[in-house]
Amino acid sequence: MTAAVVILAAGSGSRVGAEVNKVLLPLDGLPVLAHSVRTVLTVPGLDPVVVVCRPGEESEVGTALTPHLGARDVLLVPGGTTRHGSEQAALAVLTPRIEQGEVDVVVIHDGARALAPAGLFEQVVDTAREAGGAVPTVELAGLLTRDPTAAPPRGRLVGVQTPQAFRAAPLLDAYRAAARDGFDGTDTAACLERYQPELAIRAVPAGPANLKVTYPEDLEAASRLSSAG
Ligand SMILES: C[C@](O)(CO)[C@H](O)COP(=O)(O)O
Repeated sequence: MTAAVVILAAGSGSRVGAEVNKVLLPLDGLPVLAHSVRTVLTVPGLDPVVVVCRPGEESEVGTALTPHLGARDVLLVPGGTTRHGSEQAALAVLTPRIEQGEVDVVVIHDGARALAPAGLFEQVVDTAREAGGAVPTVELAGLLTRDPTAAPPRGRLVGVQTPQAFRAAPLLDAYRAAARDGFDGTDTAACLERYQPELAIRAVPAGPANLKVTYPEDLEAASRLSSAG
């Protein structure tokens, strides 16, 4: 059995302020997206790799990734209008492999988190096989609140990242239920928490180095972090 990986690269990238999709911007000489794909391809047992791109960008994304694939292949899938819609598009492609028992875990990753290390992919897959689901988390230095008088105690909040991994069968069931309801979650864990509440989802400690390229300055920060690591 293998763990399938879905890399989401269909976002609008409006906050990075570039003309092109932010995952195609260069980071240390390679497209942002190529970093994650290269990392995933080094981890044994991760197959297939699905890259969800903006409809119409298949050829651009394919061209950006081809030099990094070696003998491997990735499945390019046109995404939806939301993150959840893009996840649904990837799951539609993976469904036969899940139903035939070839794929037992699905990992969902942000294409814009270029620096997620290979070890984090291994950890979330192992944890999902053991417990049901796994989500990387990072401690938050400050407090997050809408109302300062109602701030929760320090130390109780964590930031959530990707790669997130889940057993494939409950993931599929959750997304089928979400489709029936028209639910559109912010991340994969939100959908599982709603439709598979009995599934144990464990936090896997990660770090601030696993940043998501969202704003222009994040490219510089990512470059500094990658040369430091
Ligand atoms: C899932 C996520 O990475 C958690 O931090 C984040 O919400 C993704 O945000 P995006 O704007 O959908 O890329």
